Amino acid sequence: MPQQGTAVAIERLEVGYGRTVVLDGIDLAIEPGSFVALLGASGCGKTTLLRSIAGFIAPRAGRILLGGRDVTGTGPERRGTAMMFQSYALWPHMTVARNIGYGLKLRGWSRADIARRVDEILTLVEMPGFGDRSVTTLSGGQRQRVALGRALAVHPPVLLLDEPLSNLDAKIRLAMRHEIRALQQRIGFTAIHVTHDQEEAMVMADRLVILEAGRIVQDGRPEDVYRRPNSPTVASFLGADNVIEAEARRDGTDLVLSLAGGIRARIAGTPPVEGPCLLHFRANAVTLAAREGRGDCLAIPGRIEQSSYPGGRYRYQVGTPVGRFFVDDAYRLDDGAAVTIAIPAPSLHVFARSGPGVPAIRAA
Ligand SMILES: Nc1ncnc2c1ncn2[C@@H]1O[C@H](COP(=O)(O)OP(=O)(O)OP(=O)(O)O)[C@@H](O)[C@H]1O
Repeated sequence: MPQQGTAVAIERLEVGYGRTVVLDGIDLAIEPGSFVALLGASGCGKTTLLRSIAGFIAPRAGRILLGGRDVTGTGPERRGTAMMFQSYALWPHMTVARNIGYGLKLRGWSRADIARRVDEILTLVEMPGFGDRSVTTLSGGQRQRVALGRALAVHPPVLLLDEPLSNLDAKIRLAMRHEIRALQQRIGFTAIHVTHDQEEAMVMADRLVILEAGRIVQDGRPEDVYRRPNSPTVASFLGADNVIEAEARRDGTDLVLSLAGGIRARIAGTPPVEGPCLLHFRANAVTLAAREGRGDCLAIPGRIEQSSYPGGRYRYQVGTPVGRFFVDDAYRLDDGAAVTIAIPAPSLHVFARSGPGVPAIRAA
């Protein structure tokens, strides 16, 4: 049964096309007023889940409840959700005002009420005075604001966002993230946002739901998921894609790591992993300042093979006895320079390694 006050409840949802299973038993309960981002690799089923909630796709099994009401067999127009798309999906032959008022007209609102609401919405999306403009004369950012206004005009309890920012240029995109988030917090609707962009998900959402091959593999506050990914796949997806193979041994509360080339480290406070393991870390979570002997840190000697300057910090490719890694650092270093990659223990994500030919992992 859905909890009292759950805005969206998805229960054992299964969706497939032909023989392909796309969503494989999704369970998800979303509190009213929360902003949830659905993240995952291409093809994992994010859009399918969003479109199932909207009512554009019929599930094979399971239920979808909106505000406690079972809408599994209800058409999209009667679900009370609104959707915003990457492609704007505005009517090109209509003015801004008619686009925004379209849903209200379908709902039988009077002309005067529509005009009042359209004015309110134009103020809300910071486009007062644009009502009579043709949408074809607007910039991409303005079109997306009109699309947002049209979605919000009908006071949807749930707004579904299908990568609405990915067609916008970088600057507008950053501004729109904050505008949508601020409006969501002010008005208090529930938002579910599909995006490929991890940073966009982190800054907009108060909950990340990570999908992999049609299943939810991690669900939590953005900061928690980012800092404590629960699998190598989630770690890599969230940017911790430098990977080292190691052997772990517990010694009291410490973890003793042995890497190829005789590299060893003793670190505290990591998960209870023992045996063959994978160490994941982010390029921006380390330094190139050698601090050998410092306690809680894995130090790997290497040499700079390539460098670039994407802005802010330098990005180095460093060759080491245990692999080649990308590392960011504030200082300019020459190609060929000998360095030590220092990875602080809290930035090291340690996972038991599983797979054919790998001995069983003993987890405490
Ligand atoms: N109409 C369809 N017929 C057959 N297969 C489909 C159909 N729509 C989607 N799929 C398949 O379902 C899987 C999930 O697609 P979906 O669009 O939900 O993924 P996604 O996570 O949103 O991917 P992306 O990030 O690339 O947009 C994919 O393998 C896709 O090829």
